[in-house]
Amino acid sequence: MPRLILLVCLLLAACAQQPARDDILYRQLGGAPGITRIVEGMLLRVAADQRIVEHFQRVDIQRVRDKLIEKLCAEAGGPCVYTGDSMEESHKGLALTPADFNALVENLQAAMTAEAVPIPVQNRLLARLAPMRGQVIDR
Ligand code: HEM
Repeated sequence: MPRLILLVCLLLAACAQQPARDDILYRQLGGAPGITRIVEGMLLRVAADQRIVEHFQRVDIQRVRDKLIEKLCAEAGGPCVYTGDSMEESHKGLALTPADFNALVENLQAAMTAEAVPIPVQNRLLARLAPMRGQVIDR
């Protein structure tokens, strides 16, 4: 019996980590063209955001753009495979704070608003990103 309970727990944990199985959110975000515009809009806002722009000064911004599009597409249930580094690996050494995280989210929200993405849809994407917070910031 304890073995069965362990198995059920392991299965539940595995399911919790699976990406979305439907592509509703992906389509609500405008598919690949919509997500591309959202990521580019977010990065343009980051470039003008004195709170966090410093982190992005010496990075390959084209790569970050491409990998972010893949990541958001995959998290939203789109037909993309994320080929970038893990969240831990890509943010290691950046010493990101909760305030940095909030600033990036604000820029993402502004980019989505500019693309006329309804607030409930915005919140659905943010909810998919929230579990990565602990992998990205240095606590
Ligand atoms: C859930 C939130 C976040 C997600 C999903 C995310 C996603 C990504 C992805 C996909 C990459 C590219 C990985 C690769 O090159 O293979 C990346 C890199 C990067 N991210 Fe994030 N990120 C998040 C939060 C943040 C925050 C809050 C900041 C700073 C304010 C940040 C700053 C950076 C920087 C500077 C890089 C480039 C690192 C390098 O190339 O050395 N990220 N991120």
